[in-house]
Amino acid sequence: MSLPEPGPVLAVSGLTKRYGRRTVLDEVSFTLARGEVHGVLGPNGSGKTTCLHLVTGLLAPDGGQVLLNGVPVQDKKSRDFLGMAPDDLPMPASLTGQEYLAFHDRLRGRDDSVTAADLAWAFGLAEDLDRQIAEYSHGMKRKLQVVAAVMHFPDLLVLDEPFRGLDPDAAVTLRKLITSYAGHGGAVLIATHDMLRAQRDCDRVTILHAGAVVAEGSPAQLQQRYSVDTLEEAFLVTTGLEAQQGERAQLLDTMLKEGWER
Ligand SMILES: Nc1ncnc2c1ncn2[C@@H]1O[C@H](COP(=O)(O)OP(=O)(O)OP(=O)(O)O)[C@@H](O)[C@H]1O
Repeated sequence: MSLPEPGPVLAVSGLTKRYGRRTVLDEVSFTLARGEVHGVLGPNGSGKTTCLHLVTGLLAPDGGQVLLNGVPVQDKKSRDFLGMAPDDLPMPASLTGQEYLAFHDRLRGRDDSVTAADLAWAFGLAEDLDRQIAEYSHGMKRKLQVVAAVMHFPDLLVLDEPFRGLDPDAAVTLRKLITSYAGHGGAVLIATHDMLRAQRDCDRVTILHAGAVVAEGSPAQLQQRYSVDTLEEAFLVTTGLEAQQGERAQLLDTMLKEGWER
């Protein structure tokens, strides 16, 4: 990890993205401090992945700004501070796991092969590094992406649905990695649908709905603000989905009952 910089590791302000006339991210702002695990939550299509792709410079915004340690994400220097494990970007199938990690080293102009080997071992992937990615299962690809994102100890680690497809053993390892990464001064931004994990592991969350921030705070603050017992309930209230739940359950029940009686 590089020398600590003053100020937030990540500062997102007024971030806006449009596709044609459709605004899919609307004036989103939040900051991430050193040592913080920050969750980006929201229903399907609410803009989580778009937000993460803008934060990491994979997408260019139509408005707003992303600063990493004060450096605009468009500036190549910001790459030194950043590691990302995307949700479903394609991976080069013909490379072996080892070659994939070496490729990241080359892009970064570094040699983090020893750390990468240790991380691969921690995720139970060490034996598979000589195999082609084409032969990897979904979970193995995920583990490899996480190793590639973390091996240079970036100040900001960005993870898009990192637990999806991981077996329980790898999920425990990843959870430990996230909490201890932040515990040692890194910042972790994580998009997830897993409310239980977010409640347990995130210091703060930003909840998106239709591209806009509808709530921000620690899970405990949100529970208190909306007088509910869990982050999941706060999520349903702030996104307006709570009201629809009853209607949907009723509709499904009626439909299934009629279906069986046919
Ligand atoms: N390339 C694109 N062209 C047009 N619209 C897009 C494009 N990429 C994303 N969108 C739209 O942007 C919105 C936000 O998508 P995004 O993938 O960020 O949502 P998400 O919150 O990550 O969803 P999910 O939980 O399903 O992964 C969606 O309405 C989606 O249809």
